Amino acid sequence: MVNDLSLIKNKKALAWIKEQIALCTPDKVHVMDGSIEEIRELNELLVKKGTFLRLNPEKRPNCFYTRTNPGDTARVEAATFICSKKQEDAGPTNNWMDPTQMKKKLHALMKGCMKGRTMYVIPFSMGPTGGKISRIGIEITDSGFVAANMRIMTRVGTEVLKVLGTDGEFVPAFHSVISPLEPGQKDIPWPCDLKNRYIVQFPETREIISVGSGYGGNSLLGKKCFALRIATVLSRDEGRSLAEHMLVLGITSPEGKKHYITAAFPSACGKTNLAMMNCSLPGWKVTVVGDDIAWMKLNKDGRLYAINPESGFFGVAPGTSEESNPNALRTCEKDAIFTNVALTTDGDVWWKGLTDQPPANAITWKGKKWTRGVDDPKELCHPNSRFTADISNCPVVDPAYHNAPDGVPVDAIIFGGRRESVVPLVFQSRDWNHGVLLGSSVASERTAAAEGKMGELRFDPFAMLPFCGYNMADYFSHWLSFPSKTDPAKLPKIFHVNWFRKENGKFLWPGYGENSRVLKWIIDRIEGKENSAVETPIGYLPTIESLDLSGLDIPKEDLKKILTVDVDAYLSEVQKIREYHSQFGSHLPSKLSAELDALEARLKQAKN
Ligand SMILES: Nc1nc2c(ncn2[C@@H]2O[C@H](COP(=O)(O)OP(=O)(O)O)[C@@H](O)[C@H]2O)c(=O)[nH]1
Ligand SMILES: C=C(OP(=O)(O)O)C(=O)O
Ligand SMILES: [Mn+2]
Repeated sequence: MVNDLSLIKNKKALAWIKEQIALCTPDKVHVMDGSIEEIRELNELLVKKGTFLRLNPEKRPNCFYTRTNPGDTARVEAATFICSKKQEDAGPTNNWMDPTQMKKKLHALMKGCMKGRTMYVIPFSMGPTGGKISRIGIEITDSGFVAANMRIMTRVGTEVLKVLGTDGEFVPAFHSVISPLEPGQKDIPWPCDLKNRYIVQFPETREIISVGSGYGGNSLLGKKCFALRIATVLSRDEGRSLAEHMLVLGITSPEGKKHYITAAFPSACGKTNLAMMNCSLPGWKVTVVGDDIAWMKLNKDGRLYAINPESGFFGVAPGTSEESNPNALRTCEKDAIFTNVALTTDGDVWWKGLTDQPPANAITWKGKKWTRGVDDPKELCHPNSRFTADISNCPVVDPAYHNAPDGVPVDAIIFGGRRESVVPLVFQSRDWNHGVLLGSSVASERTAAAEGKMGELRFDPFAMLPFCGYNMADYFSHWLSFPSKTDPAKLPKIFHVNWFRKENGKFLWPGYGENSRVLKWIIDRIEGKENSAVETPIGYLPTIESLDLSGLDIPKEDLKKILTVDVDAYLSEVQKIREYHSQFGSHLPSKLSAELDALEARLKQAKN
């Protein structure tokens, strides 16, 4: 057994790693140092094994293409568990199992699971290595694909081990595809064990064990598992922190004034696009700090500051085009990994929406030859096909991503979902607590990012339904505690948006770069611009006049539809929210029920 454990000086880490080696019996152990040579060799190895295909270096230098097992393409929420000692602490929205029982079950699967494979030990930092808000994890995995992706998505290597020292804290994160190889057995490009997929968080001991799946959302454990599920628990305990499913963007006005905004939308509902959009409004510029996760903390000055704990984008490919998101396209021109998109005959990639027409010939994400005019375009790429790209390659990366390890001050927080009806384009909450009600009642039509029925409307509080590591109602309480921890006037203003109103199957709002008009209105509100809104029962809405619509061709009737509160529809929405909240029983904070009652009273009054 080759083994360079000498790199690991941390006592707890060494003991944990040795334990996993004894349990999983890998052929080799490789501790990642994060060097360029190391990742080059790993990519080559993955090419040799058939997991990666090197894309045409003239078109996409240092880029790789991979296809998952067709059954392993998205997060599996049914197999995602929060294993706290008490079920009550996981709450009614999480799958739960007793931690001891779960470990027994997992250990049975883990026994000998890395036979014939290399165990990669990946020391990683979420947030700038050594940063005050940053945290360290160590992922163990038998998937080279995961190791290569982690190298893009997080800060990996010896620097992290240095910061960890001999006694530092880390989150142990175990991953295996559970596909041991017998001597002489040939490996396959995408090993996984579909019947034994478990993505498990142990909030009390801050551990992660994920087995069976290789898909990024299930296997890149720094992301949803650590930076959200475990970090929500750490943030609650710390008291003045939040770990959120939010993008972080900077927006600069033509006069050069800059604001930072975070936004929480469920998976595949527009975070990556908003985070790096090209503003259609002349002179406005958006820069990206992060596109998926924000760690926020109250600073000594009383304001909330945000960092992006990641160092890459794991973005949804379909819909990404020169029109919709040129900056994402620039970001994945080199050093990127593409999963489950179509392969073109000249060794490049294609996905739905990249160009109006698919190429004449291609190979589908399932590896089948495809001809335009003969085969079904739906076969080309998976709706949850993804690119993994380095944030440093993004042309609009915000300087603060590199220079502000303690974060950027947040002026506004936006919630949103995919709602074809009822919910207006944008509105502002009355205050923080009303904003928490908005967060707690986010609902969205299901997307391909998780296995399940697409299009179905479900509640997804704070866009955190699959990502909250403890009782969701206790998480509401944590949010409600912030005005008592600082001067409430210093907290960000809270907004709700909906880019997805539809009529006759067509979007009423053009979205993408045009969303800059909504951001401009939000800034007007932050700055207290006069006559910028009307008060309605659900909060402050823009008037048609207060939205900058210069140069936008949109029918006035359509605008009216997306800027009007349908009181009856909202009254029935209130009933649904009440029913949804009722599952939390005595955990539901009374402040939140009071906010909902007040909303209902305002709606009823508007009706009379
Ligand atoms: N209609 C419409 N679609 C959008 C908008 N923003 C993003 N999308 C689409 O929604 C899907 C997911 O977007 P993405 O930004 O990757 O979502 P994320 O998973 O939340 O980061 C993609 O297919 C996008 O093209 C928008 O403003 N309007
Ligand atoms: C990585 C994911 O997130 P998102 O769609 O929010 O980018 C995912 O849901 O698997
Ligand atoms: Mn995204």
